[in-house]
Amino acid sequence: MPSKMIEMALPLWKNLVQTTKKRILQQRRLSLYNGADGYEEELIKKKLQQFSGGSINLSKEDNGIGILTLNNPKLMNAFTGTMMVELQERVTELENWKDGKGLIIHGAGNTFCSGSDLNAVKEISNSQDGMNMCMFMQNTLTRLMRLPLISVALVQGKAFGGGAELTTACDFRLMTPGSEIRFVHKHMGLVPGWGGAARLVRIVGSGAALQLLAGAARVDPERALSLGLSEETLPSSDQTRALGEARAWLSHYTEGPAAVIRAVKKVVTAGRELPLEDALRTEKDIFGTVWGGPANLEALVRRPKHK
Ligand SMILES: CC[C@@H](C(=O)O)C(=O)SCCNC(=O)CCNC(=O)[C@H](O)C(C)(C)COP(=O)(O)OP(=O)(O)OC[C@H]1O[C@@H](n2cnc3c(N)ncnc32)[C@H](O)[C@@H]1OP(=O)(O)O
Repeated sequence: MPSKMIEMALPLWKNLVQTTKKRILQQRRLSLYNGADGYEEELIKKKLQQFSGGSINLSKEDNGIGILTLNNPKLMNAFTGTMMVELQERVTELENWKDGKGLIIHGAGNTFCSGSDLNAVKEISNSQDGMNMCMFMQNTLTRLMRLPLISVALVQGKAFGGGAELTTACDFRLMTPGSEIRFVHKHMGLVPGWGGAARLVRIVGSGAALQLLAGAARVDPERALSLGLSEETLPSSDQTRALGEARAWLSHYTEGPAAVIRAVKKVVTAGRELPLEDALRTEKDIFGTVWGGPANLEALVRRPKHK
């Protein structure tokens, strides 16, 4: 390659290496487990790739709302191995979507998700694979929960097992008439392993969580509302209409500049996860990103009355 071209390409190459390094570091920071925990990511990814079927699809809309579709309707949207890997890839994509403000997770075929694909689970029922799969999914769902996007699980049909766990990694749950959330793990001789128990306790309290897990209880929209597990029961059970209603519900919270909405989610994430002093410091840093920013300056000129 002529030296002039090398001279031109070098900064671009350095920039790419730096961006990739930054991205990997960010993913590690947002994840829970790494090699020090005995977690073998490449090993479990290779294993999961052997159990294929279905897909996880993401569409990013101009209004800053992403729609993540669990797509394996033949198996009630059960998670095959490749879907677990694809979920991780989609979360990475969302981490890099700087214009994003909200996210709706729903299932294809008018049902949410029936958990792990039991055909795959049978093949990885040994302890090493089980622990690696558990850490893989906890890392992915923790990163999902920490996205600077306001997230909603739109529960149509059934959210069972790992599907019920996934709903708890969202900020909010909306249910359609006739739908059901059910932590069936006890009947599978299991407890949640994707972080669903820890998150459920924080959403509904330890007593209610114990009842739902120990009773493998059916949670219909009415009970979910009274427990605070669901925000609202949508009027429609039709797939397309329900998605429209979920979009409208979410848009009340995502209206406004992305920088501000994302900052709101970040301060709440800090408050939810960190000890008070650390949360306060984080809040100060995030405040600094919006103070004197375009939305703030424009509001100072406009001087709105909040009647
Ligand atoms: C760590 C594991 C744990 C976790 O991740 O936390 C889990 O998630 S374990 C999985 C927990 N889920 C289940 O045990 C669900 C089992 N399935 C059912 O209870 C029922 O299928 C249903 C979800 C209540 C739906 O019932 P119904 O509406 O009557 O439909 P079908 O039963 O006919 O289902 C259609 C089709 O889908 C297959 N299916 C459903 N769920 C799974 C699944 N999780 N894995 C694999 N396959 C699943 C079901 O077997 C049917 O297929 P066919 O038998 O070929 O018709």
